[in-house]
Amino acid sequence: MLRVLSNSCLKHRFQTHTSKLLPSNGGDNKGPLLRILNSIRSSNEKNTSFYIKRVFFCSDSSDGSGNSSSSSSVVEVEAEAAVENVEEIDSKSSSVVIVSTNPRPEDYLEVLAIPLSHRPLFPGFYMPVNVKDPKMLAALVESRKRHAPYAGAFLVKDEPGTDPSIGSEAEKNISDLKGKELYDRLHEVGTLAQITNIQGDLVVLMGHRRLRMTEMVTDDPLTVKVDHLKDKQYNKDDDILKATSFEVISTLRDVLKTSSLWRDHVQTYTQHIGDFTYPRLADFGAAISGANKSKCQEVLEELDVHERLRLTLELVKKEMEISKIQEAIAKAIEEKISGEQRRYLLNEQLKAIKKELGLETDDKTALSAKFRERLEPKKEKCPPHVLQVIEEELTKLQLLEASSSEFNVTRTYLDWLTALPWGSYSDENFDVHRAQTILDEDHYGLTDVKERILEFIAVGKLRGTSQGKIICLSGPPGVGKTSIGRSIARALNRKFYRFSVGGLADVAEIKGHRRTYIGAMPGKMVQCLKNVETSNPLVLIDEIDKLGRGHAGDPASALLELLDPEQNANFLDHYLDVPIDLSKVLFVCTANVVEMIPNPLLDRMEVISIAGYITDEKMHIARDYLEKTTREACGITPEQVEVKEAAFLALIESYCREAGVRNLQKQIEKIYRKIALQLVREAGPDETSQVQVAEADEDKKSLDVSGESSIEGKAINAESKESVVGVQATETSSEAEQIHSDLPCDKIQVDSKENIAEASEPMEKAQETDRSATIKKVTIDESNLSDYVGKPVFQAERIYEQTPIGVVMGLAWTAMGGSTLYIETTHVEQGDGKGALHATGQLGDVMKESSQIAHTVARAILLGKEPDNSFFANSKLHLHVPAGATPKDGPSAGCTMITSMLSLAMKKPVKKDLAMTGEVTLTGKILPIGGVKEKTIAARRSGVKTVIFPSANRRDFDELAANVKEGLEVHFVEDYEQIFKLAFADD
Ligand SMILES: Nc1ncnc2c1ncn2[C@@H]1O[C@H](COP(=O)(O)OP(=O)(O)OP(=O)(O)O)[C@@H](O)[C@H]1O
Repeated sequence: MLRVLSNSCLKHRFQTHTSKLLPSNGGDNKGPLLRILNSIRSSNEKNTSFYIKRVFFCSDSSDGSGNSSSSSSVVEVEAEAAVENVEEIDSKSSSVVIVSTNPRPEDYLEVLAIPLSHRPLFPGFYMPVNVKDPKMLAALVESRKRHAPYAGAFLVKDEPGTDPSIGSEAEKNISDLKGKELYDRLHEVGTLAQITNIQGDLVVLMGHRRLRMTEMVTDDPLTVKVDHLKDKQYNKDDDILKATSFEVISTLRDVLKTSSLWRDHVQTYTQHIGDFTYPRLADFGAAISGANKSKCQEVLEELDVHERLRLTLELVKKEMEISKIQEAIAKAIEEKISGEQRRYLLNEQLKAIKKELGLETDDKTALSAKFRERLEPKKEKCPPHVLQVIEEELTKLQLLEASSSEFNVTRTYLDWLTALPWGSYSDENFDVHRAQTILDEDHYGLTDVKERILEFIAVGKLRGTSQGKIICLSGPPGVGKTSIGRSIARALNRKFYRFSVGGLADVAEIKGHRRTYIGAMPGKMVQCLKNVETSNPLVLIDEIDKLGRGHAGDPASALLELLDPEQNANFLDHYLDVPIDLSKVLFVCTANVVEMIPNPLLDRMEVISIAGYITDEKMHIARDYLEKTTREACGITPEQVEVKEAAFLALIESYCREAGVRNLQKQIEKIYRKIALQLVREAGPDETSQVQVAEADEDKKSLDVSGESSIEGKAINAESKESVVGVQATETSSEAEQIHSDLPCDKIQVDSKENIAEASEPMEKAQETDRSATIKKVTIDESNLSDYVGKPVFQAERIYEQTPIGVVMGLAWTAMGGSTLYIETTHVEQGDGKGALHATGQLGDVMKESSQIAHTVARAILLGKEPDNSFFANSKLHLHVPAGATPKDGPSAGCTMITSMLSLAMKKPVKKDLAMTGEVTLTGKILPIGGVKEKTIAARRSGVKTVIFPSANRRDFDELAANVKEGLEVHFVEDYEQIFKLAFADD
């Protein structure tokens, strides 16, 4: 079947062959199909792989329209075969070629069946197939050599029950299939494919026409008998067919707009739209769509052109949807990427601009420069170990990525390290006289505290330096512990920093968190130093007795390290991690109850107790300090108000009996607030609102009189309702108007509106004089005090003018200061051997025990005094301590209880205006008690004349200021006998 021809011969043959098969168009090679053919030929000469890359649409299927013209595919295939032959021959000899005398495709009725795993092959399309079966491959090579390069390509059916999406598995299974088994798995309808190229096991096929397998001929390699299928007849001019095809075309055009994937195919198609028939269009659409293999096979098997087009339309529409989604995804991603890129670009540009303008070097360098600048003035005094840490951290900062979290940690750490006042101290003032003046300026009394501070300053002056000390101010609320702390700082010229440790349970608050924690912060002391900017501040630790008990770590122990002068020279904060010197800090703590302070802490403190104020002291504080500050705070002048002594006294006695003066301060503020309101009310409305009111009034008036005044052009007499302002202006006439203003002090006539401004100055003066004349001074005395502060809250502490039988006044100490209390005893019933004691009044265990002791001692004493008196043996007693709602405890009422029981037993009341306190032993000895000052103050407040204290408390009493002790007859006793004599003396 081969003939050897010369080169020129081949050329001639090729041209003749193509021109014979092509529809005649003048032989000018201008027909679209020929143009493509030529382009392929020329490309092929350069590169044979062209066919694999570019899919060429050239179905040869003779269309069902009965068009008998030679199909382009035949032309193309033959031309291509010829070109290949040329190549083959060229490789051997440039002078000879082999010309094929092959049968036409439709002559192939027995073909090798190549299984296709992914998609069916559509006529006109190329498909590279990996042929794994060596026998099949050999047969294909052989048939190509024999110039019978056609085979059947059949899609493999999915194995029943397998997932069609697992392609590789399916492929593996197919290569194992042989003979009958393979035959059964192949779809009946396939494509006659031309073998265009074989490289290794890669066989490039080009689809030609539809086939149907009829029977198996040989099993290995699988050869089958086939029927060549023809499309059903159709009417080319059918409208529905046309419409469907146009829809397919327009959809393909849309796909082209959005997806570049199939642009080549669509372009090729649209360029040569005239050459394509409906069946080709259907095949083309189905082939380029991404539909799955079964859908594609459906199209391949469909011989009805109309139905095939419809199926294809479905597929391309789906393709369109997919490409839309693809476009949306691409757009979203692109937007995201471009946004980030834009930001990055702008940032970089900004940096570059700043650098160029010398505004800033890069971030890290700027930061380092900032820290170095901050450190520079302190460098001399900064300890070397701290300098070293700062240097290390600065180097680290340069190495870290600016966006990393560690960078931020290092930056914050450096911020703290460089912000601390390393080695900087405020100049202390050791002038004792100045300090005394400052302390007296701020607080009345408190001589103990002031004396202690002055001693401290004196020592500092002699030594030339003051050492950190811990002073603990203890006392009831509102006695001025916190405010004296502030005064001490002022007197010493130290910076003041206050923090409260009430309820503090977290050690980290004092010692800081470790830097490894997120949001770590240094402790209170480091915060204090940063805040005050000196290393020797006065730190007031408030409410140290209310320190919480931590779950992890004990805050008291942490405070110990902070306060202990031995340890705090090298205080180590967890966050800072470098020792800091706190030895120059002066610590002042405040507490209400010293007993509540943890012992190791208390041990290191110098406790100064502030007992509370007596009426006299409160009077001074109220008049000279509280009233003054409150008056200033309310913006009231001394001329406007007078608070009489009697009012203060009533306030202190009936409203504010507690030890401190905070409540007194509140009451004085209340009075002044009320006075302020009263003054403002009396002064009347302010000028702006007066003018507004006046204008409103005038508008109203002018409306009333406008008719008359405009006609007659007469002056309007306007009399101000408000005597203070009394100026009214009207605009009712075009003529000059006269305004008459009536003022109580001065009569001002204004001729025109402009004159109003000029007149306002003397008016203001007049108002001022008027105000001071009209506002009379507010005086507060005992009689009108309740108008300002309400009804008195305290009833007299004294229930009895003269205590009856069985009742004795005792003295008690509370956190709020001292107070007097009564102990009452009465007998419930009498009878032989009925002697017993029942105690009430919310007594604590100690007080209950104390009452039992008192019962025993009283019985013993009575036995000594009146041996025949069997009162205690035969009486059931009830002892009560009012007020019943207040819990009470402690042993100091022991002697009072005995006296009360003896009074009942002997049916004799105790001496008038007597109060006593003291713990009693079973043998009748009197033991010392606490709170002497508070109890003395309480006794005086209750109008007691005689007080009995244990003799062990004499020292405490002697230390009291003379004004506290004034007017009291005090007895110090060691034994109950002495009390007995004092209480039941027959004077
Ligand atoms: N001796 C005093 N002279 C003048 N003012 C005083 C005196 N004592 C207390 N004050 C005033 O009383 C008010 C309350 O005092 P401060 O707050 O210091 O009480 P505190 O003892 O710290 O109370 P707490 O225990 O409740 O904290 C302050 O305004 C203070 O100025």
